[in-house]
Amino acid sequence: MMEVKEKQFTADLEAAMQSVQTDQQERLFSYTEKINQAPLYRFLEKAGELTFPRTFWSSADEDFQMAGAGHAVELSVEASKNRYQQVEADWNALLKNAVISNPYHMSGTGVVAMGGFSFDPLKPRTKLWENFPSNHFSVPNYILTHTNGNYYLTINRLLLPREEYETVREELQTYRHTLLDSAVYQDNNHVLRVLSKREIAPEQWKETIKKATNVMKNTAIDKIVLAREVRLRFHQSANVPDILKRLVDTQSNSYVFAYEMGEDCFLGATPERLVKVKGEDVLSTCLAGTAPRGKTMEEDETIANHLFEDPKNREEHDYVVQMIRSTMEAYCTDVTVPDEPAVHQYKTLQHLYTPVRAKLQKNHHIFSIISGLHPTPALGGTPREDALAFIRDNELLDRGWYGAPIGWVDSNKHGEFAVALRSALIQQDEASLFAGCGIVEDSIPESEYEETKIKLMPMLSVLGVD
Ligand SMILES: C=C(O[C@H]1C=CC=C(C(=O)O)[C@@H]1O)C(=O)O
Ligand SMILES: [Mg+2]
Repeated sequence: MMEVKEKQFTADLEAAMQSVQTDQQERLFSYTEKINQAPLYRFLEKAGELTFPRTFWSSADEDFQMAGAGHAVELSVEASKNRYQQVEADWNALLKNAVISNPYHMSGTGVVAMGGFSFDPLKPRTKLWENFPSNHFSVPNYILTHTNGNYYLTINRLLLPREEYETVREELQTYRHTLLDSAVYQDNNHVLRVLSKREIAPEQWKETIKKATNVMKNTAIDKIVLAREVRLRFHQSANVPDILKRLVDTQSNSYVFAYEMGEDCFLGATPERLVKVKGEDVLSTCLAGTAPRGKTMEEDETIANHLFEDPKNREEHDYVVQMIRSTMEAYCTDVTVPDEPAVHQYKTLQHLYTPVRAKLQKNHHIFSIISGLHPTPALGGTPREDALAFIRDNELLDRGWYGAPIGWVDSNKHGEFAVALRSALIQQDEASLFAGCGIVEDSIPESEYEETKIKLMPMLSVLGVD
């Protein structure tokens, strides 16, 4: 730390510790400094060596990345339908009592909580997701933020009464030094050898699709999203920073995220934004309706035109637009939605895409919007409760955090959540991958199966499957 900055840090820390001693009440201390360029993946690798749980976020469309190490504070509430409101209440209480030293107010600096929710708090949890409760947020001890070409380090530490100032100062300085190791990150070329790849009950999945289309023919249900799992086993433990780097390098227009709990790491590269809030500006996105990429530019364009015109994909997409529009109207003003979707291209596929912009009403927060939006018909179905009941009763999979909101909020009133798609639960030398499809009345099981295969491709390829 440069000398002037170090003086500022020690003065702020000492003042915060004194207030904790005086009140005899624990308090979160948060200190942000601007630093020289620091390698994010190296930071994550070092964090792993120190056995800090790691978090990672890379934006789909902005120059913005955050790497987190450790859990200075954890927020987790009971599994219930109003879990969003309770997390929001805990988050507000935490901020109210925090001592924050952050002159920059840049997104993702200061007190930042990263975390997520499970897809369905009412579905019984299986052993697969035992490390991931219905919701979990953490304020990392150390956050390296890269935004618009600048780097920031935030240190968060819960200060307890009776702690020694010197001990705390030394602890923070030592970890800071170790994590900001300036060595260049080497993708260790740990090319993973895949020992086995097991598709979990693909034929039964297709049968469930048939059942869903029959139910839709005979009831008021219009759309049900059904997902499936693929399980891999490697010759050695997967290396999280390597996987994240490969996802960032190969998956443009996608949010790359990771959240580590115990020995497990949930990570992915998802194209789907759920909601972004910056001050009063709100942006949500409808993404549903899928086609592959073409091998030539002409073929690509023909496929895009066909996707744009295709009634089945347009129907899948329109349910999402209607629902997101009406939910945004409940929490926002000035809701604007284009009349027609665009086609957005990703590495292995194309999606129908409609952005929804709005202004946040004063009494609402990002968590209120999440509670209204999740799950959109891109992951649940229409009508929501009936589709969810069908999924709960018929889908073989425990979705865990797949298909659910994952993201961050900060003390500057910024935040963004994506829908955790194109993701994998890494469990040392094993991994589960997930993919699903929007099923409507005229869905064909075999085509939906093919659609999951292209959705699984990016994650399979970074994990060493051709
Ligand atoms: C459920 C997934 O994708 C959703 C998001 C975009 C397009 C979709 C589709 O066309 O079916 C799905 O609704 C997934 O990738 O696992
Ligand atoms: Mg689809």
